[in-house]
Amino acid sequence: MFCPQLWLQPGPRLWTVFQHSTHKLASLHKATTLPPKKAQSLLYPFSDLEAYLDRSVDRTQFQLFHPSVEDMGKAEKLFCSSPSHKIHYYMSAERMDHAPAVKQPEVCFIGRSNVGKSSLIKALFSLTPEVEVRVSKTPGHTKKMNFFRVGKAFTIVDMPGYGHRAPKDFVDMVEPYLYTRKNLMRTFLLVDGSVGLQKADLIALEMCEEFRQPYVMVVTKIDKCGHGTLLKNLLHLQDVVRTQTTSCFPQPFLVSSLQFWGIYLLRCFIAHVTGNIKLMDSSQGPLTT
Ligand SMILES: Nc1nc2c(ncn2[C@@H]2O[C@H](COP(=O)(O)OP(=O)(O)OP(=O)(O)O)[C@@H](O)[C@H]2O)c(=O)[nH]1
Ligand SMILES: [Mg+2]
Repeated sequence: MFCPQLWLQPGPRLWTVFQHSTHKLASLHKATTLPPKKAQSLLYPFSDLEAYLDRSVDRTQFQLFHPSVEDMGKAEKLFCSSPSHKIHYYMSAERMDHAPAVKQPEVCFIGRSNVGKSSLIKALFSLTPEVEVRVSKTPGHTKKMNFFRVGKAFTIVDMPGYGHRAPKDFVDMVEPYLYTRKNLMRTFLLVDGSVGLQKADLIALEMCEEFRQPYVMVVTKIDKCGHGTLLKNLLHLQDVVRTQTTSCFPQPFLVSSLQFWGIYLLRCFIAHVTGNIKLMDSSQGPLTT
């Protein structure tokens, strides 16, 4: 399908394969010691795609949340466990009435089975590798709502996936949670970058709209897809967000949990929306989260 917004021109190879081990890249300090262009791609993955977009396309919406490296550094501290700030798996719940009563702000990750929810949480917690987050090649692996505590700062919830091999009680589990959870600050709805929005994703999007709670789109596995496919799927997603949603943050976040692309930015966004860091004014831009 021809997409006039895509201007595929010869240019730098989009996704450079990093020589460094991904574990080393878990820390912002290590990432910023890379050559500037590589560091930029890791921290702000959209910057790599820009070269392939026609000049007429407005980039603003893709970079509404564009914190400084200093802000990312502040956020990173929250993802490092210490005796006074313990990060740990807390508990699992099969039903909303089993969910722990916590006062802290909470964020949750939803999406089709196998889209990479657990892997993303694992990448966010990569500075605390003792926190066990189970991932699997087999869709439908996560069967319960898994709660992780990040000190007294916030909690993160890994949800079972919908679609293929979803747990039978998925709807009974997730809908009441999204509908009634008072401390839920943001829902992150994950979409696979190489396949784009699927029918099941559109149903999830409608469900999020119905609840009228703020939510954010995350495009996963961006290391797996060619730049043409990724841009086509991203622009389609943005179009849907612009024309069919009212509670969705206009900027989708691009991530690769394996290569750590976009993980630093997402950590900073989570720290920000849970009220744990104050961004420097200059880095905030026209942000309305
Ligand atoms: N290449 C690549 N593979 C990924 C990425 N994220 C996850 N995967 C792979 O995708 C598969 C599913 O990952 P999970 O994180 O378990 O997916 P999930 O959404 O939690 O799946 P369910 O729990 O079944 O709903 C695993 O084989 C991961 O290694 C990524 O960023 N890049
Ligand atoms: Mg999972």
